[in-house]
Amino acid sequence: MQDTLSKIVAHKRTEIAAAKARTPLAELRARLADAPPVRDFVAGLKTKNSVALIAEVKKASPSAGLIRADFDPVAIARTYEQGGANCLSVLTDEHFFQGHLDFLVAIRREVGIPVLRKDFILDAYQVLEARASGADAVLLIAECLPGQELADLHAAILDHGMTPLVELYDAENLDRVLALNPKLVGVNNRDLRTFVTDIAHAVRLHERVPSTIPFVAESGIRTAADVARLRAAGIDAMLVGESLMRQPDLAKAVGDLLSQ
Ligand SMILES: O=P(O)(O)OC[C@@H](O)[C@@H](O)c1c[nH]c2ccccc12
Repeated sequence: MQDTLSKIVAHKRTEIAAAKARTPLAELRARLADAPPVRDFVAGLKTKNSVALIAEVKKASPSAGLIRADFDPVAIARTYEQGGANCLSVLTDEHFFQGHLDFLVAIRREVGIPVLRKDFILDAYQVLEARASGADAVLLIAECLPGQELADLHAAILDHGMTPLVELYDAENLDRVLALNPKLVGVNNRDLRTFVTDIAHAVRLHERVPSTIPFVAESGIRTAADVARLRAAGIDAMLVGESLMRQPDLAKAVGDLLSQ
């Protein structure tokens, strides 16, 4: 049976082809001039909070289904910012996560903190889309980008002045990721093939990442006790979506998580 990640990637390739047909590259390039200037995502992580928070705007996911029915992306983003989040992550995948690039555009306009485009990036066209939509950072998933593709997209993101967040799950991808001399590394606690999350996964791999590289623990982080564990391990930042989005009182949820 085909695993979820390969299914998402296959679907994404059809979406990219459709987007290119709808908005030719030259047209997309022309839109770059109107994009807001890039904010420094890594600098955003260095202020406040013992473990910096990248708060994720996420309506649904393949593992959880619908997470939050009452979903106003801009209101959620504002609440995250007011609650003390360092940076935001916005899901832009429509088919599997019920996200949208328009959410990114609207949020980036309405908040003062840096914003990451969270999607399955396979093509430099999507990097341009991200910048044209106001993204300050772009996620790259090592498991989706074999061989030279990872390095090429990493360079494309840097060329546009944005920060690549290079994510891996498989330990075997670590050397390939570190060879990029990355500005920001993330370890996903969720195996995108099985959906199982385990915070110990990021804690273990963190030990193999030089302390000069800011490190983000991603997924499955729910409680202040989880945050204390990350802090004790010396982890710089966390990416949290589902556990926040499930709380009716978002401002309180952010405060509770950051009370550590
Ligand atoms: O909702 P969670 O378990 O707090 O996880 C957030 C984030 O880490 C997760 O959405 C994520 C991490 N890497 C991804 C890659 C694609 C889609 C989603 C993700």
